[in-house]
Amino acid sequence: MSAEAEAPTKFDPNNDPAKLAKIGAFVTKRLDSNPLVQKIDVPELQAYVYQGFLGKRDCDILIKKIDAEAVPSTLYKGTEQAGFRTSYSCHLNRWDADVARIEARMSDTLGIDNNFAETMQGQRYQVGQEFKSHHDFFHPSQSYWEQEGPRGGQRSWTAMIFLNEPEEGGATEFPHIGIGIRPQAGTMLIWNNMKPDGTLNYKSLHTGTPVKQGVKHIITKWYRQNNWLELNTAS
Ligand SMILES: O=C(O)CCC(=O)C(=O)O
Ligand SMILES: [Fe+2]
Repeated sequence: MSAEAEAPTKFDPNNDPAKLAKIGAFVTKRLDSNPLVQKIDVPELQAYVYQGFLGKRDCDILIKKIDAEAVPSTLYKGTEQAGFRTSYSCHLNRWDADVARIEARMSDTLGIDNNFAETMQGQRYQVGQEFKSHHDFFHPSQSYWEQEGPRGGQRSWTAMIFLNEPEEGGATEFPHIGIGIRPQAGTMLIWNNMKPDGTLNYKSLHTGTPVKQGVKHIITKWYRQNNWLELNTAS
């Protein structure tokens, strides 16, 4: 879908550029001031790499949980396409002590309240498995938006951690930007799915390229515009 075709015709409080721009500015300022975080210096995307964010022990704890619980990955209703996301994945319980501790550190690094994040996902890619090019932001023109919009609003930032290193393949690539990040155990990759003005950044398109040898485990955390937990907890 082209950006023009998706240009909003009326204000949608669940996809609020002013709010998304404020989140973007705050997070970039926080990451820019952290000497442990490396900015990927490209004009089209706000993206950062934090090498060695997780130690081996924590990577192994998460890999174990993913292997115990992963089932074939899914896509949003109406966007399913065979062969598009062939990994296995699972939700990671935010009340588990290890998960909670790791999530708290991730959210503190970005400076976003952890309750704005969806349930974190763990993913495993075996040889030949991949996640084809996609945007993490929600396309408000898609039918799933009617349901997802009120449940936390637009996705702002993504934080992803590589838990191990496949011998070959499995890089995360941003084809519009011409960059690829090779899996390195413990490295956190962070990017803004919005442009600095808070509108959808189509150049954030990215790909989990096929693993050619070995196995790739990652965790992915998607932050929303609003307090996700509050809006998704039955009262
Ligand atoms: O596996 C990757 O490198 C990308 C994963 C991804 O794009 C996602 O989980 O949204
Ligand atoms: Fe993604």
